[in-house]
Amino acid sequence: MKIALLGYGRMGRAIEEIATERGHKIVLKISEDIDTYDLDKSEIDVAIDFSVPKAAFKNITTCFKHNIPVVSGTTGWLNDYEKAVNLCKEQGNCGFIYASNFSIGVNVFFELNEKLASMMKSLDEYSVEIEEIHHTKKLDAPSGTAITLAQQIIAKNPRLKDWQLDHPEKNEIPIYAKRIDDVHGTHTVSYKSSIDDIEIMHTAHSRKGFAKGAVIAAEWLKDKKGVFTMKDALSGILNSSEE
Ligand SMILES: NC(=O)c1ccc[n+]([C@@H]2O[C@H](COP(=O)([O-])OP(=O)(O)OC[C@H]3O[C@@H](n4cnc5c(N)ncnc54)[C@H](O)[C@@H]3O)[C@@H](O)[C@H]2O)c1
Ligand SMILES: O=C(O)C1=N[C@H](C(=O)O)CCC1
Repeated sequence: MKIALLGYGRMGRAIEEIATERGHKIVLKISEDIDTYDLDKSEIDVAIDFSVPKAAFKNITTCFKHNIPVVSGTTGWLNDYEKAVNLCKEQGNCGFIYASNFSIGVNVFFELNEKLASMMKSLDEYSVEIEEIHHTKKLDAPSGTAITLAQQIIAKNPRLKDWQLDHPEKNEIPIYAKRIDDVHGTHTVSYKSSIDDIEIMHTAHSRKGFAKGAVIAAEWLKDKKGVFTMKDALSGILNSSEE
C-alpha cells in the first residue's frame, strides 16, 4: 500500500516504522501546508493525518477532493468534524475514518467504558470523573480520548449533560488534564461514592499502539467509500461484549 503521511512528527515517524514493517511504502511526508504538495491519486492509496489541530480539516478535505481515503488521528479540530463528514458524503467517492485513539487497547477500553456507564447510570450515589495525563508537548487539552470517554458516558446517562475541563457545573463530567514529561497517554475513569470507588484505567507504554491501530485502519479503509469509525475497522478483530 502506498501511504502519504500528513504530519511527520512523533506519530508520523512511529507510523512510518510500523507501516514499513508491514510491507507498505511511504510515498509522501508532509510537514507544512498541503497546498505546497501535488497530491496524485495514482501514487497514493491512503493518507494518514497526524498533524496539528489547525491543519487537520484542510488536509482531510484536500484528500477528499483528490479521491484519496483518509485516516485521521489528529485531535483538537472536532468543531469541524461534521463539516468534514458532510463533505465526504457529498463528494461520494472517498473513505474517511477519524478516531481520537487508534490503539486497540484503548478501543477495548472504550467498550468497557460504555458497559460500565450503562451499569452505573441509575446509581446516583456515585459521581464520575475522568483524568488524562500526557506529555508536555501536547497542544490540546483535554485529550481527544478523554472527550470520547465523556461522550460515551453522557450517551448512556441522561442525568449527565456535558463535560467540562476542571470546573464542572452540576450534571457535567469533570475532566482533569495533567501534563508530565514523556507520558504517552494515561486515561482513568473513576466513579466515587462515600462507600467505595470504582476505576478503570488505560496506560500507553509507547506510541506503537496508536501507530499500529492507524495502519490497521488504513489497510481496512483502502478501497472503501464512506465515513467509518474504528469500531467498524476492528469489527473482525474485537469480539463484541454480547458474545
Ligand atoms: N488518534 C490517536 O490515536 C492519536 C495518538 C497520538 C497522537 N494523536 C494526535 O496526533 C496529532 C499529532 O501528534 P504528534 O505527537 O505526532 O505531534 P507532533 O507535533 O510531533 O507532529 C505534528 C507534525 O505536524 C506538522 N505540521 C504542522 N503543520 C502542518 C500542516 N499544515 N500539514 C501537515 N503537517 C503539519 C508539524 O511540523 C509536526 O511535525 C496530535 O493532534 C495528537 O493529539 C492522536
Ligand atoms: O500524544 C498525544 O497527543 C495523544 N493524543 C491522543 C488524544 O488526544 O487522545 C491520543 C493519545 C496520545
